[in-house]
Amino acid sequence: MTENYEITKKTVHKLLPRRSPYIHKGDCGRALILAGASGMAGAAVLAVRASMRSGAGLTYICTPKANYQVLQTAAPEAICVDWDRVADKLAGRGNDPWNYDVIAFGPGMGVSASARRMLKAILLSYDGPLVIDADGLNLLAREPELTGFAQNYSGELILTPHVGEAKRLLEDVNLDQTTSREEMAEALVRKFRGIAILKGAGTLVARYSSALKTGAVTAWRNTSGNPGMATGGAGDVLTGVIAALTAQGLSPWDAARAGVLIHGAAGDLAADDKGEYGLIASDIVEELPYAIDEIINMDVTGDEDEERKS
Ligand SMILES: NC(=O)C1=CN([C@@H]2O[C@H](COP(=O)(O)OP(=O)(O)OC[C@H]3O[C@@H](n4cnc5c(N)ncnc54)[C@H](O)[C@@H]3O)[C@@H](O)[C@H]2O)[C@@H](O)CC1
Ligand SMILES: Nc1ncnc2c1ncn2[C@@H]1O[C@H](COP(=O)(O)OP(=O)(O)O)[C@@H](O)[C@H]1O
Repeated sequence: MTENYEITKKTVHKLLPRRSPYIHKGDCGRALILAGASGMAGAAVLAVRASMRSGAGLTYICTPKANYQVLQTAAPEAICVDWDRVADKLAGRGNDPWNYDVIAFGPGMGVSASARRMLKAILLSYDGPLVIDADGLNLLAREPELTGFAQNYSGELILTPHVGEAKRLLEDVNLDQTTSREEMAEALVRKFRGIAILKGAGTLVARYSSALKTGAVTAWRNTSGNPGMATGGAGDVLTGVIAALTAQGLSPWDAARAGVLIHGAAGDLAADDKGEYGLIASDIVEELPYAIDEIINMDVTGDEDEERKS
């Protein structure tokens, strides 16, 4: 790891596109989220609501039919996509093209055979930005075949593990008690050749420094967030934020860095309001619009450029 930077509100102020008065929902991107199998409709709700609260023009949720009622009540603005139809399409039946600007796979998906089939087919047939979280990461960790497909994915891959998931993904790499988070993020980039977001206090966003995907790895450390975010579902929210920013046209790298900062900033607003103990993931979702608004409207005149850390 040769370069280290910090992700600040000012970084994100520069990255977020401003909206034209004439913009319409088609200009704000289409995000497909696959989430919420087997009793985990909540994970799907959190990811979907986070995507909508972060500005995606259209958010689609592929989830089992049993979850539709929950989804259409908790997130009526989202469009439910039939799980079986997606499975058919992935199996080559039906010929409508992938019509999404980004796909996010994993929150509460479980590791069933059908979840595995879906991930495999997406890795083989989609070529847009692909965010893999939670059970998507667990599937990669269990299945060398899927790891191989991920390593050769034709689009840009964004992996969002916490340290526990990262250790599972890196079982073949020599990690020990002295392995730092920076070294772990670097190992993820070298293994999967995509963008690695290693979550936790001071989330790291890392990728190869050069487009050739060789040599040095660059890592940016997030400066927002607080211990109140150590609560179930907070990661599902992050997946939705990154999907929405990518759908709106940020590059996966910019969406990853902006996404973690905005997610942490929303968590900080939630902690200001409720304190750290009682903060829940839904509170982070509700603060996303205020965090984004504050960052877009912040005054940066006369500020020094202080992103480079070392
Ligand atoms: N309402 C819902 O439907 C929710 C669904 N969720 C989904 O539930 C599924 C499984 O989540 P689990 O929490 O069971 O599995 P995890 O893989 O997140 O956690 C399993 C174990 O991994 C270890 N671990 C977790 N975070 C760690 C960290 N930061 N550092 C080191 N070790 C860590 C701990 O030993 C933990 O008990 C995921 O698909 C997730 O998206 C959760 O997000 C919670 C909310
Ligand atoms: N102490 C902390 N400081 C800052 N951010 C944190 C802290 N603990 C957790 N977070 C953030 O909250 C989210 C938790 O995600 P994750 O561990 O995947 O939870 P879940 O699987 O329940 O959704 C991550 O984005 C992480 O960076």
